[in-house]
Amino acid sequence: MSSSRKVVELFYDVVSPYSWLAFEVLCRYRNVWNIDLKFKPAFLPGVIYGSGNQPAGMNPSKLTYIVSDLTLLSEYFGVPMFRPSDLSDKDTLSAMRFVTALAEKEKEGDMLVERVSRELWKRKWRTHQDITQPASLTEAGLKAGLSANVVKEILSLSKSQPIKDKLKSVTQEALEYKCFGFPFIVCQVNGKAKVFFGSDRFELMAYFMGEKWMGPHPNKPTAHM
Ligand SMILES: N[C@@H](CCC(=O)N[C@@H](CS)C(=O)NCC(=O)O)C(=O)O
Repeated sequence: MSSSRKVVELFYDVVSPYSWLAFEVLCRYRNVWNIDLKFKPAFLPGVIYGSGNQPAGMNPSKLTYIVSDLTLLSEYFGVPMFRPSDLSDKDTLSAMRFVTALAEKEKEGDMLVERVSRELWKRKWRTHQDITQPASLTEAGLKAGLSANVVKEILSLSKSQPIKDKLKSVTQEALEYKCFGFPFIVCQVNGKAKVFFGSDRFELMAYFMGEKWMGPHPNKPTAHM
């Protein structure tokens, strides 16, 4: 393991199952690669349309591929997920504002963003529960270990203009890196930056950082999964 300072930023939206895979793998490698892992909650439609891209699911052949790809990847990475029967429910705006509000409140070591994002992914991609309504976000927050008072405060903050603007500005930040989809990962090592798209670039990312890719489970599978 090298001792250089490595900052890894993960731009994601909980609508994106590939982002969930990247998120869990980066959490597992955080101490192995000794990276300063920064979560960047953003809004996928903002980067898709803002970059002139199109949602991959709009192409029927791509959609068939994605469904089969995710089934195998979920097994490979040890992140159980199942395709929701209704893929049209893609509105994660309130959920991502909620996570953005948490990110603004978070103090170092809190892991609030990490825990709540995981709960939202679980609801969307494992148990197929709603993530659009305040009651659903409350449930996710409580399950992630937030107190009822904190959840209430975060919910109200998430509707404020500064938080709406913050989500927009992080999405814009991704677009400035020429992002066109998620997960989008920015690695910085000793002042050199490189961007990666996808949860399938870890080997290359490790090479760039002078680290080793040891497969999806560098330690044993994590208890919270
Ligand atoms: N090959 C990538 C695919 C990632 C992917 O398809 N991400 C979707 C969101 S879940 C996306 O942003 N797609 C835009 C595109 O493919 O242009 C991976 O394995 O992670």
